[in-house]
Amino acid sequence: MPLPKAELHLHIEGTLEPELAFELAARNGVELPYATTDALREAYRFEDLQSFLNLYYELMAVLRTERDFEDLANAYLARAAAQGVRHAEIFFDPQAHIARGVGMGTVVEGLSRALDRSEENHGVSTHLILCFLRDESAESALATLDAAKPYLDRIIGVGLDSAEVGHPPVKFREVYETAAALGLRRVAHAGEEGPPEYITEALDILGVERVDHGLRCMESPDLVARLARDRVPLTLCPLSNVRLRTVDTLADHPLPAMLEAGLLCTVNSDDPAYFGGYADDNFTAVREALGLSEERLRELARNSFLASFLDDDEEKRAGYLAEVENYAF
Ligand SMILES: Nc1ncnc2[nH]cnc12
Ligand SMILES: [Zn+2]
Repeated sequence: MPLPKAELHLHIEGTLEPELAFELAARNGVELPYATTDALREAYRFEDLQSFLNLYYELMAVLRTERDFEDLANAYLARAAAQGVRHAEIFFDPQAHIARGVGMGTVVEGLSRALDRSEENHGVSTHLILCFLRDESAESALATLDAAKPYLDRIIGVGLDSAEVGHPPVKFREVYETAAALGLRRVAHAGEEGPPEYITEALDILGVERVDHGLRCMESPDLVARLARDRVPLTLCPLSNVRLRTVDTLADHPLPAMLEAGLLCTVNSDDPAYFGGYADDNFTAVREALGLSEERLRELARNSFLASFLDDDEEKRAGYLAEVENYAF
């Protein structure tokens, strides 16, 4: 049994495996520009974040109905459960679907069909986080939040993703203020490809409680000291960083230095269908490449539950934390 953990940085659209993409394409009469699943996998060689995003958005064309989103989420939850994930806070990108004529209701209702039965079917508790695409306008983000209003009982918070450089957090000040007023939790991708200043902005202007990636904080000792002092969780995604060339190799990943600096790090899978591994695959990869001790791995698992939005059920969090402490490697 793998180490119990929470997954806090997971784009549901990034769990679309080639086999399911072809199945959904056939079901929906969508033509994919790849002959086979192997030919599609061949395309998974990325130069940077943008080259990945191009394929990520292209493949979403196969997701059309509630059932598609339900099947996608169920496939992820089954894999996550097998990897020791006990709780998942799942991102989705509604603007990428709305732009294709697939409404907010289809996406949220479809995902909810799987999520509502996830504890019973997979033993995984879940939360849903709506992400705004930062390379779209602030007005589009506001309209998206407005479209989500009928579904806010299913959505715990908002996030910010897609192409980072040139789209600083400040662009989304108003939508984050509106989200906060609606009682939504706030996270944002920052410091993946963008500079450390974007992390500071996400904290100071958007009021985020967690930083997704946050890797480039290591370029600013003052920022590292602040993040460590304030126990701001960072949702790191090591295999993603290698595939998107944010780090050269896993052995160069700053995770050990980040832990040494007292940062509240978590390990997550980002877009596992594209980056070569789910949650425990990331744990295994960093253990092997970086020689992390069992106690460091336990710390990462503990951090994942501490950083989760399980404040609505402290009993559940305590149960998961006990599983981590009692885990025998
Ligand atoms: N790693 C990532 N960074 C930014 N946007 C994303 N959307 C899906 N994965 C992403
Ligand atoms: Zn991400």
